[in-house]
Amino acid sequence: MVKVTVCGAAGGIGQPLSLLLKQSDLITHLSLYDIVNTPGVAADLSHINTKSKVTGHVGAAQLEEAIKDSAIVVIPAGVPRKPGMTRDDLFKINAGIVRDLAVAAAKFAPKAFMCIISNPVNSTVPIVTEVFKQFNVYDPKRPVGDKDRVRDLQSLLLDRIFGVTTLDIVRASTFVSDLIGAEASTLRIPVVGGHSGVTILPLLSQVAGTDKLTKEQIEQVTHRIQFGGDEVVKAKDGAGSATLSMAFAGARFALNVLEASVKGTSNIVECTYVHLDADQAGAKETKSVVGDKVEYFSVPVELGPNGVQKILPIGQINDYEKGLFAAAVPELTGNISKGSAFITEGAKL
Ligand SMILES: NC(=O)C1=CN([C@@H]2O[C@H](COP(=O)(O)OP(=O)(O)OC[C@H]3O[C@@H](n4cnc5c(N)ncnc54)[C@H](O)[C@@H]3O)[C@@H](O)[C@H]2O)C=CC1
Ligand SMILES: O=C([O-])CC(=O)C(=O)O
Repeated sequence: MVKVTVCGAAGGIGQPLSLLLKQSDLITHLSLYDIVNTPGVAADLSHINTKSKVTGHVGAAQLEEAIKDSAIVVIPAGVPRKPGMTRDDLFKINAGIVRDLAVAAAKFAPKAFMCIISNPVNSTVPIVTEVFKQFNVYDPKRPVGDKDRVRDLQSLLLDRIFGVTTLDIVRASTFVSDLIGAEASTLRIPVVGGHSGVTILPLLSQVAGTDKLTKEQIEQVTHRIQFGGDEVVKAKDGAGSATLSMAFAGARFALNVLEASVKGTSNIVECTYVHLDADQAGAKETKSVVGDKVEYFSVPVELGPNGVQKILPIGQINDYEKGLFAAAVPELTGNISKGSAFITEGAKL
């Protein structure tokens, strides 16, 4: 059985994301959780003649049943931005929502891969991590990819909690392909760092063809990738933020996690916002650039049966990108501490 739970499934992202997941043969049970409207969304999706069974669960009393024994929990629950707001402005409401969903996952789906979409991702991922640590939910019977490596309990807890930054990568390939005349769907651009404004770090110097671009073009497209979310918030004019492109990106990420874990397909690499596990060479290399205080960062990750198989090096960056990194670190470290402190200094769970 491969059960996938979408929390926030009746929302702007949740509905199209669930539709895209319903198309996958890798999923046998698609469980839709929200505080409203999931019976209707589930009834609708359940008429589609693909493999998975669909169930709808509404309200906290049905959360256990919704989440129990899931292989993956995808969380696009919470409020989106309106014009003039930053992602950090969403913390007040979304931090508590994500905490409660993480508590349920820690209790009822302790082996699940957690894909966190709710903003501010820079802070919500540390929230989920701290909740999991408090519940000490590592299952020692779960196999460890590399048996020769001695890894501490904490690392094992962290290698299945992912901040979904795939939309930044999707945007980067769309925007840059227009400029260099490449095929967008196959153009892979590493985007590292966090998921808000200046913390979003596209590594354009690593992409063939970008050497033809002028300094101004690089600066403009970098800015557009960093603030692509604002473009949608402005265009929607009070009616929310990116939902359809996020559903596309979220489905791509969740299905890649399944492809690597359920099917065992190797060499799947995605940039995703994870804990920089001290045991991983790629994490050490990243920390050597951004400093030890940065505990979470979006990095290229090779996915495997246990989630993060390997953190890959971020690779060479040029002087312009070094400047972007320096500008990202203060905001990112602030967002990370705020998320972690919400649990470590918050009320007992
Ligand atoms: N990581 C990323 O790249 C992106 C993240 N986002 C974020 O995703 C989140 C959702 O955005 P939208 O779908 O547009 O918002 P939305 O308002 O359309 O949907 C959110 C859903 O969450 C539900 N919800 C609220 N409290 C809940 C709870 N305690 N448990 C379960 N469900 C709950 C709501 O009922 C609603 O159906 C926002 O925080 C947004 O900022 C949006 C775009 C991209
Ligand atoms: O901009 C927002 O608030 C939603 C988001 O994270 C994005 O579109 O990248």
